Amino acid sequence: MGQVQSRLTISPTPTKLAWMMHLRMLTTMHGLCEVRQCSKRWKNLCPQTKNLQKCQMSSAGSSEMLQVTVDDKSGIATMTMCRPPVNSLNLEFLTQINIALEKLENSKDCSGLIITSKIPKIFCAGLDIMEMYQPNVDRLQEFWRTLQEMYIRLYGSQLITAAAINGASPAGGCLMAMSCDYRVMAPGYKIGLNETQLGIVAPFWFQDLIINTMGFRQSEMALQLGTLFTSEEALNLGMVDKIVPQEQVMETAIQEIHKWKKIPGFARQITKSALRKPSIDKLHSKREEDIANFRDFITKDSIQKTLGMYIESLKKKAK
Ligand SMILES: CC/C=C\C/C=C\C/C=C\C/C=C/C(=O)SCCNC(=O)CCNC(=O)[C@H](O)C(C)(C)COP(=O)(O)OP(=O)(O)OC[C@H]1O[C@@H](n2cnc3c(N)ncnc32)[C@H](O)[C@@H]1OP(=O)(O)O
Repeated sequence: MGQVQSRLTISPTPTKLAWMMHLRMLTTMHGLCEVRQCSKRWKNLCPQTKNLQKCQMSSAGSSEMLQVTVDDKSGIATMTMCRPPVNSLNLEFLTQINIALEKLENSKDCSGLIITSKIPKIFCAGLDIMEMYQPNVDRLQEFWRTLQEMYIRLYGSQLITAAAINGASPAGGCLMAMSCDYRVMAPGYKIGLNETQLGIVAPFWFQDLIINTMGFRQSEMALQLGTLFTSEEALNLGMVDKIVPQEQVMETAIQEIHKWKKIPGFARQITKSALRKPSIDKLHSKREEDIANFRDFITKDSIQKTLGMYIESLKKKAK
C-alpha cells in the first residue's frame, strides 16, 4: 500500500506555461541549449535502462554539474551536486536543479529524492556570491526568480525528500537542506543562515522556512546573529534530524526514505501539503515584490561594497 502513491502532476496551467517560457528565455539568454537537449535526452534515456537509471545534465562548458540517478527497484532518486569548487548556486546550476526536480516530480517511477554532494567536505556553499556582485540587473532578477522556483518545487514536492548533508551547508545550502523532509548530516561541519554576517538579509521565505523547521525563538536568534551551527548544535536545535559518520550519510538517508515509504503515500502527501502550503502560497503571492526588493537591496552601493569585501575575505582565506 505504501508503494502506491498518487502524485500531483504539473498540468498545463498558466504557471507551468510561464515556467516553460521562463526556461526557454533562459536558454536563449544564457546559451543553455545543452540543458534543453539533455533534458530531452533524460526523457529518452530513462525508459530504456533496466535497473539503475542514470541521467547526467550538463550546461555548456561544464559537464556533470548535476548527476541524477533513479534506482528502479526502490524508486529513490539521488541528485548529486558537483559544481566545483563549492557547489555555489548560480543561475545555470539552479536552472538544472529545477529541470531535474520537475522531471522527477512528474516521473511515475520516482517516489523519493536524496540530495547530496560529490565535492569533499562541501554540501553547498549557498548562492554564488558572484551573481550578486556588480550584477547585470536582468540576470540578477532571473537568478532570484530561479531560486524562488527551486524553493517552491523542493519544499512543495510530493516526493519524500532527504538531504544527505556531507559537508558545509551555509545560507542557500541550508535553505536547500531545510526544504527537504529529512536531514541527515555528517559530524564536524557547519550549517545555518549566515546572511547577516555578509551584511545581507535572509528574505521572508528563508525566515519562514527556518521558523517552520526549528521554532520562532531559536530562529530569531539564529537569523539576527547569522549563526553557523556545528552539526551537533544543529541536531540539538532540530535543524537536522540525525548525525551519522560521513560514510553512513547516504545509507541513512536511503533507510529513512524506506521508512517514510511505509506510510500511505496519499495521506502523507496531503499532510505535507497542508503543512507547507501557507508558506509556499505566501511566496507565490509576493513573488514579484520579493524580486524587486532583492534587486533594490543588492544593487545598493553600500551592499555592493560589503559584498566586495566579503569576496575579498574569502579569496584571502583561500590563498
Ligand atoms: C530587504 C530584503 C530583501 C531581499 C533579500 C536581500 C538579500 C538576500 C540575498 C541573498 C541571500 C543569500 C543567500 C546566500 O546563500 S549568500 C552565500 C553565503 N555563503 C557563504 O557565506 C559561504 C561562503 N563560503 C565559505 O564559507 C567557504 O567557502 C566554505 C565553508 C563553503 C568552503 O570552505 P573551503 O575552505 O573549503 O573553501 P574556500 O577556500 O573558502 O573557497 C573555495 C573557493 O570558492 C569560492 N567560494 C566560496 N563560497 C562561495 C560562494 N558562496 N559563492 C561563490 N564563490 C564562493 C571562494 O571564494 C574560493 O574561490 P577562489 O579564491 O577563487 O578559489
